[in-house]
Amino acid sequence: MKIINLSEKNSIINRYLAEMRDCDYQKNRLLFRNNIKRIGEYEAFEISKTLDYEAKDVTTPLGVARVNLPTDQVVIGTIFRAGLPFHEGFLNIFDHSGNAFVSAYREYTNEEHTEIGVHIEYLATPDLTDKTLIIADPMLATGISMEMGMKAFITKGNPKHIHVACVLAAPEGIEHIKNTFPEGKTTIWCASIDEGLNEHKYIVPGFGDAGDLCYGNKL
Ligand SMILES: O=P(O)(O)OC[C@H]1O[C@H](OP(=O)(O)OP(=O)(O)O)[C@H](O)[C@@H]1O
Ligand SMILES: O=c1cc[nH]c(=O)[nH]1
Ligand SMILES: [Mg+2]
Repeated sequence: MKIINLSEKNSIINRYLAEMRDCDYQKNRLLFRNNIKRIGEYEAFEISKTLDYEAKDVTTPLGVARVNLPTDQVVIGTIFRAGLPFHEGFLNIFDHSGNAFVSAYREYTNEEHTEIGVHIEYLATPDLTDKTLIIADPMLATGISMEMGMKAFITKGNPKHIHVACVLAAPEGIEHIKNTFPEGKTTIWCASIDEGLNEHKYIVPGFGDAGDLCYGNKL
């Protein structure tokens, strides 16, 4: 399975990540969401280079221009809540794409808060048959939300290719995707692969809780 870690090469993404990780900077939710959105735009641009293209003629006021245009039918499938600003970034670039949404939230299943279960409650998607599906969620921690989101999406059609797009990935989450997603038609994109998970299944050094940092605490 192809894994693309965008911070392997220096780029302005390093600045966005540094701001998102910084405890003081994090106090401004608008800036946090905006950096998720910008990383979504950047990843979308990189993913666009992997699509199939076909030459088409476009009539300008002065003549005819031959341009290569993508032929893939892209659907951006986003996992609520933290996926929302990420979705906006992808949609800024793939403005002709379809849009799919699934909700997922993690809940501790023991008193020590060391085990999690993931709940899916909402699904809205177009037909995904033969589509290029980008599943956008900024955090790939255990990978369970991504797996359950994908399984909910593919009840509505079998995509041609699945791009797993996140901002931060833990090695455990990447391993989980390798074991649960279709080999040969899945690509993982992230802006950084962090050290691992702490005992509460949070990515370290990470950001903290991305959904809360975007939108505030939930009960
Ligand atoms: O890889 P996992 O261990 O499943 O963790 C990743 C999930 O955790 C976060 O969602 P969370 O459950 O905190 O919901 P939220 O977006 O509403 O905050 C994040 O947005 C992912 O969906
Ligand atoms: O570190 C983590 C792990 C899961 N979800 C988050 O929001 N942050
Ligand atoms: Mg959360």
